[in-house]
Amino acid sequence: VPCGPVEVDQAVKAAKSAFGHWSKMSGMERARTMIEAAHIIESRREEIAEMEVVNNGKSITEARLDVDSARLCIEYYAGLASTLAGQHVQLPGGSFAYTRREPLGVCVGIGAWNYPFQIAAWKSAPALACGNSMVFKPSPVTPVTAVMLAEIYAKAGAPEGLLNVVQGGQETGSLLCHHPDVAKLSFTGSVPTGQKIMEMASKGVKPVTLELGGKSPLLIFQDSDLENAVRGALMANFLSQGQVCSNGTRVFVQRDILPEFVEEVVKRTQAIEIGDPLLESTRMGALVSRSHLDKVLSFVDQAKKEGATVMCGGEPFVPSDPKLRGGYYMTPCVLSNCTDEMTCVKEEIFGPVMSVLSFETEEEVLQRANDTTLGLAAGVFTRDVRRAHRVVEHLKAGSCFINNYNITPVEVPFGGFKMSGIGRENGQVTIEYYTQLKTVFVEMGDVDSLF
Ligand SMILES: NC(=O)c1ccc[n+]([C@@H]2O[C@H](COP(=O)([O-])OP(=O)(O)OC[C@H]3O[C@@H](n4cnc5c(N)ncnc54)[C@H](O)[C@@H]3O)[C@@H](O)[C@H]2O)c1
Ligand SMILES: C[N+](C)(C)CCCC=O
Repeated sequence: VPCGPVEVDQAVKAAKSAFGHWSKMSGMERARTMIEAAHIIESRREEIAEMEVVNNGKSITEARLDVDSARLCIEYYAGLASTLAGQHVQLPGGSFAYTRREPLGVCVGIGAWNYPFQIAAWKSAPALACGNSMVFKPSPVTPVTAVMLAEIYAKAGAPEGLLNVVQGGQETGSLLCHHPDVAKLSFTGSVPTGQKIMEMASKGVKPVTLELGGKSPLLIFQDSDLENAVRGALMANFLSQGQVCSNGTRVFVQRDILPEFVEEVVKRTQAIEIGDPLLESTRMGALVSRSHLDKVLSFVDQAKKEGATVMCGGEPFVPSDPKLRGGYYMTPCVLSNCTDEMTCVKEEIFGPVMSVLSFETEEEVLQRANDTTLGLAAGVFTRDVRRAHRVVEHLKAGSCFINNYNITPVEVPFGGFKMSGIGRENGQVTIEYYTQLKTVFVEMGDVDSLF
């Protein structure tokens, strides 16, 4: 049963009460609790990762990395908690002003289903480090591991209700967004839902962080190290069964190396081991739901109708193990002969489907790469250092990769340009999205009144 108005109100009240204690603690004190939470995550790594596999369907190898990213994020913001500081500004006559960086209050986090534990950590860690509390709503498709994170903070000594989890879908989310005691909304999910979140936030003039979808380009120039370019293209398309916001699904390859690139990428894609996500050898688990699998497969059908060539994959996959029959598996797909107008090139598929396009010049590929309303990520492979930086300067995307793809160290900001979002997660800058600045003027002389 999804949480309704009563439960949402209880959760916000508990978070408000926790905020009263937590926001008065020093950064060092908050950091101690957060570091303890990180230790607990480390000691329960395997258990959380296994639960994430059950929650989401991704391979255990990837689930472990997600747990590590969550822990590192909490450690990183614990480190920053004691560094929050303002500025001192000298004014005439000995007067001065100073600024204080203050927490916002009760923040709401709403998560997508593709990185359930990691998203809960990427949102709660900076929020808590800054002295806020949080009510978090995971996707109803993956409700489990965010609860584990809340339990871990509690076990680490956080005040009761500091991170509260409520369960439910759209209605529950909307109740949270409209709640008058909520100070900020941090959302990860699709563009249409992000637009609704922003609309709801506008009613209370609440700040938003929006981490939305993408249709990111990956540019592979003929002077690339081909082995690394192929590895990069696989990383850009097939993590988490292709259900990754930042995926570089429009792979532009310079004409001269196209045949060689496609041959190698197809060979490696066909070698990806699909099946039981709990097995060490598995590299691709199950998609998140039957309806999502059907949607991804229908994109492949549409691509065929529009003239793309299926070089491999794009079919339902039935594992030999009888207990896995009925799982939502598919073979990872490489589409070639794609053109810019095709649906597979224009829309976020959110599944293991790579679209390969050919290009001739740098100017041409930049224009085509930027021809989208989205701008989450982009990548370039080249050995020419000047080209790499020139291209990145012109790419309209919030997270750009040179000679790699889809790495997200928690020390660096992550987020989108254009309709891919507002604000950033990770890195030092995120402190600004979870605090407000107070300016204090201090008069040391007499009031110089005009009246
Ligand atoms: N930029 C990023 O960091 C990032 C990360 C992961 C996923 N995503 C994006 O998320 C999408 C896939 O995730 P999804 O299908 O869970 O997205 P979604 O937008 O359908 O749902 C996301 C969350 O919003 C909630 N929600 C839905 N309607 C709501 C409403 N009216 N009010 C409040 N909450 C509401 C859902 O219950 C869920 O918790 C993809 O587009 C992907 O690119 C972005
Ligand atoms: C795949 N990464 C690198 C973990 C990025 C996750 C961010 C959103 O889906």
